[in-house]
Amino acid sequence: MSEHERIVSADADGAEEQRIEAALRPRKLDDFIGQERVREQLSLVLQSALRRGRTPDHVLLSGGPGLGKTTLAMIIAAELGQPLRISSGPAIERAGDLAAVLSTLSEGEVLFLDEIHRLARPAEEMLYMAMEDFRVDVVVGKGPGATAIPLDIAPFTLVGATTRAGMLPGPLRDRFGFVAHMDFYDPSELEIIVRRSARLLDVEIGDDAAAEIAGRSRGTPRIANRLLRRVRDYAEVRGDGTITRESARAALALYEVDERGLDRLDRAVLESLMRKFGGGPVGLSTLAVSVGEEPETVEVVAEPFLVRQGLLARTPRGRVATAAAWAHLGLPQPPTAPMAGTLFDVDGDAGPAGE
Ligand SMILES: Nc1ncnc2c1ncn2[C@@H]1O[C@H](COP(=O)(O)OP(=O)(O)OP(=O)(O)O)[C@@H](O)[C@H]1O
Repeated sequence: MSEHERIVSADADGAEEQRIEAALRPRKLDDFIGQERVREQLSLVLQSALRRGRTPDHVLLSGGPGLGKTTLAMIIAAELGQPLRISSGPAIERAGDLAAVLSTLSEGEVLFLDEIHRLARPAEEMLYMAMEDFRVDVVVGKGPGATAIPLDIAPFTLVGATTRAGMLPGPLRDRFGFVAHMDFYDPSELEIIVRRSARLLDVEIGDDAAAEIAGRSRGTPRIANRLLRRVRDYAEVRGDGTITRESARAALALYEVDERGLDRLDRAVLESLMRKFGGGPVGLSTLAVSVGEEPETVEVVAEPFLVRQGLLARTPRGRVATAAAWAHLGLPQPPTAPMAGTLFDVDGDAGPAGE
């Protein structure tokens, strides 16, 4: 199963979703919900830069997909009253590609580089100098006759985004004056986001219905907005278009997203772990076979959220269902649960302990 087929995937699901997301993006820092600390710190950085009439420090935004990094980059440009250029690590294949972008930036422009951890090495090295001295070395010619011509570029602000802060080389990380870590959102914050999005989509929604959607959104605004759209469809087709708690519940049951935001795959993994292996420990491959999935799908797609929710533990001896998992699925936890799956742990590939 591809991550993109899942309604609870945090990744953007194609061009149509991106178009709708664009319409739902807050445009000012004051309209950006949650991430209180990041917002306050960023506000100071931007205001002080505006006062001094200088470009602010380069900004690094780190955090999982769908938490608002692109939105924040757009807000930074808007608050500075500057244009925004958008590119990404994978789109810049050679240093020359980056030089072409950098040399055409206007003074003060904001450059957003998404997935900056995937920048090719030569481009990354060019970026060091550009960030520090607003200069690049453009190499002209090939072989022994090649010469590097230094080129001044206009002072700009780099906003880098990464879902993998740990993969960023130290020298690159150090060149960002401001590093913001974006966390998962609280249900109360997601509820405000759902209500705001409903307003923009011109749908009526009760507060309890907004809370119902927020609670199942896995801490991620992108998922909240997606669930809202599916619930809206349901309310339009099966009701009078108003989203009530009942219609939200019925729609989300239809899409197999449960009260905690688990989908069919998440539940299948937990159920198998408990029903077939007595709660574990059981090896990843054995568990994957039992739900008819590849081990990688179970490990990458289902497990991180289950671990984050405290429903599944990765131990050196295998995967284990926690007491919370037994309670969530409403199954009685056998007294010997933690050890019960040992017999089945034949492939011995417990995988990493922890996330
Ligand atoms: N704090 C927020 N308040 C309101 N809406 C938000 C917030 N954060 C994100 N969103 C909404 O969630 C959607 C996804 O946000 P965005 O594209 O900024 O995420 P991202 O972190 O850049 O994701 P990716 O890593 O996949 O690029 C957008 O439609 C945006 O409107």
